[in-house]
Amino acid sequence: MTDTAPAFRFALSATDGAARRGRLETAHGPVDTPAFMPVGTAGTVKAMRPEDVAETGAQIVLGNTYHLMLRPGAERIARLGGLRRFMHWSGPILTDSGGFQVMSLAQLRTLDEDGVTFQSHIDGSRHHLSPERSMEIQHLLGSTITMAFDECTPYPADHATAAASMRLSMRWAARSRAAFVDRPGYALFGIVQGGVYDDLRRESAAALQAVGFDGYAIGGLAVGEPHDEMLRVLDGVTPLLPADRPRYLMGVGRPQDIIAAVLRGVDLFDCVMPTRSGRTAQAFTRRGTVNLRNARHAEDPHPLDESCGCPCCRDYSRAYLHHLVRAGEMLGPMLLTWHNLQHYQDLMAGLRAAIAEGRVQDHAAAVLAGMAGGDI
Ligand SMILES: NCc1cc(CSc2ccccc2)c2nc(N)[nH]c(=O)c2c1
Ligand SMILES: [Zn+2]
Repeated sequence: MTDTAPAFRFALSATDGAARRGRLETAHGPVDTPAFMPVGTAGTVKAMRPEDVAETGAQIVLGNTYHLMLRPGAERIARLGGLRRFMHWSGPILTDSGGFQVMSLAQLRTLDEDGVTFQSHIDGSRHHLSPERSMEIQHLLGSTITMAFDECTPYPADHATAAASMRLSMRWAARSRAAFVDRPGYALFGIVQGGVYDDLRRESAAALQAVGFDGYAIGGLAVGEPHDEMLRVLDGVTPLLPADRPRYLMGVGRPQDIIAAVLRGVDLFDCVMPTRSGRTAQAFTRRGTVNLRNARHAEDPHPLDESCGCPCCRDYSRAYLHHLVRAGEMLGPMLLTWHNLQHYQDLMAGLRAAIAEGRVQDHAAAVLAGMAGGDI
């Protein structure tokens, strides 16, 4: 039976300098770009129901091969109908390939040409991930967008170390492509590596295009390098990527990082900041970040952000949010997570509109000036 899903497509509708306004068409629905993708590591965007994630405007969420292979297991999720049905998310899902999480979370890990062998951080059980096994797991999850299996080169790394790491990832990218089960409306993205070295980034971008991918991610950034180093690498690598394919900057970032990367031609973003900050009483507002534990909010009857339409800002005062976080009540992280995700989606919607209207530079300057104003 041929899959009736539409082909995976990426179409640009406007550009403004290097910034692009576009739309992904996938087997599981569209994604308007530039887009922010909430992280749903273990099959849930923490503290949020999927319906509420969709209400913030998010069209795609992330899942994680590493976490889901350990618990509940990829084969079990497949038997239950795939990750989208398992977590009750009707839109597209992008899953990471697992190598990054192995190196940051697993114990006793060894890496060789075939892949990585590691012990679970949950129960110490032993596992092996290779490009082939990563593709199989992401297929079992029913991932809409699959990421190639790569090694995220640590920072700092000297040129020789970054070169060897990148070339391993390029061999793994070719094996990922060969093992990927292609279906209409599904996609496989390659991941550019090369550390902070322009020549290695150039070599990596060329190597991936020689294999051919549906989208190109920029990995190995936001790994501790200075902000200006990240921007310099972006300036060098983004123009080397095909203009007609989506560009995804992995693990980025703060609102100001996303704005800077959109202006340089990046289309997709993910970061744990809005969800993780929501659980630690930190809120993003148009006037900068706010710590709701601060006593100055104790009797403030105003909403977190007057210009935000989310349930947190619509129905609750700063004083109440302050009380919830001080009392350790579950509703605190729930409301602040919702607000932070709404803030990120509103940031992306504003950027999409500004690009479409040819005013993204002025819009970006105004947003950054507002954030620098300092919270009242
Ligand atoms: N901190 C940057 C970062 C983050 C992620 C994780 S992005 C993510 C997280 C959860 C779910 C889906 C994607 C990465 N993943 C891969 N495969 N390679 C990288 O170089 C890399 C760099
Ligand atoms: Zn809000």
